[in-house]
Amino acid sequence: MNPIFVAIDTTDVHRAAALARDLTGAIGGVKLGLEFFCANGHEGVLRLAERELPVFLDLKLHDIPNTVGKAVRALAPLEPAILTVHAAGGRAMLAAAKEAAPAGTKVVAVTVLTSLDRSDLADCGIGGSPVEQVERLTALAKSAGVDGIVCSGAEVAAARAAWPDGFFVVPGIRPDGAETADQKRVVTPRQALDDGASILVIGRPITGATRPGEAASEIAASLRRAADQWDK
Ligand SMILES: O=c1ccn([C@@H]2O[C@H](COP(=O)(O)O)[C@@H](O)[C@H]2O)c(=O)[nH]1
Repeated sequence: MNPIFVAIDTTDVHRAAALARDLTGAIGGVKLGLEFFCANGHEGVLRLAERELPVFLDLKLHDIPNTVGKAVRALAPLEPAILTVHAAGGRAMLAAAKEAAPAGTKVVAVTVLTSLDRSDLADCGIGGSPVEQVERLTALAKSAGVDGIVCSGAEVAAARAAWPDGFFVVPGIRPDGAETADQKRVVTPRQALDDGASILVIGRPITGATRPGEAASEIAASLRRAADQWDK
C-alpha cells in the first residue's frame, strides 16, 4: 500500500474533489480534517469517497466517553478507514470510541500534536519532553484497545518499539528544504517510514505545490526503496 495520505485542508469541496482526482494513483488515501468537515459535513465526505481512495477522518474527538461514543456512532455510515480521537481524553473515552467504531475503521489516538514542542507542553502543565509524553500516551492507547497512535516522526521509533504491531500515523512530514510553517516536530518522508510509520500524512508540501500530482509522485518515488514496509 502507498503510505501517503494527503491532508486535503480546504473548505471548498470542489477544490478537494479536484485534488483527489489529480492525486489518484500517486497517493494511498485522503485525509479530511476539521476544516473540511465543518464546512461540508457528511455529504462532503461522501463526495470525496466517490474516488474510491481510503478516507481518513481526522476529527480528533475529545470529550466525555458517552459523547465520543455517540459521535463515533454518528460517523459510522461514512465508514472511514481511519478515525482520530485525542489520547488525552483518557482510557474510558478511547475504549468507547473503539467500541462504537465500525469493524473496518482503525481508531487512532493523537498523542502530542506535531505543532507543539517542549515549551508548549510546559505551558499546558506537562513536564518533560514530547517523546516522554508520547511514550506515556502510547502505553495508554495500547492498553485501552485502540488500533494505534498519531505522533511525529521524532517519536515513532520509540512508539514502534513499545507497540510492534500498532498502527502509526505520522504527520509533520517535510521533504528536505520544505517550509515547516506551524509544524515544530518535522521529519522527512523517508525518515518517518524508516523509523516505523505505517502511514504518512502530508498536506501543504503536496497541496501547496504548483503541480500537486508531481509533488506527490516525487515523494512516492523517494519512498519506493522502502516499499517492503508499506504493508505494516
Ligand atoms: O499532530 C498532528 C495531528 C494531525 N495533524 C494534521 O496533519 C495535517 C498536516 O498538514 P501539513 O500541511 O503537512 O502540515 C493537517 O491536516 C493537520 O491537521 C498534524 O499536523 N499534526
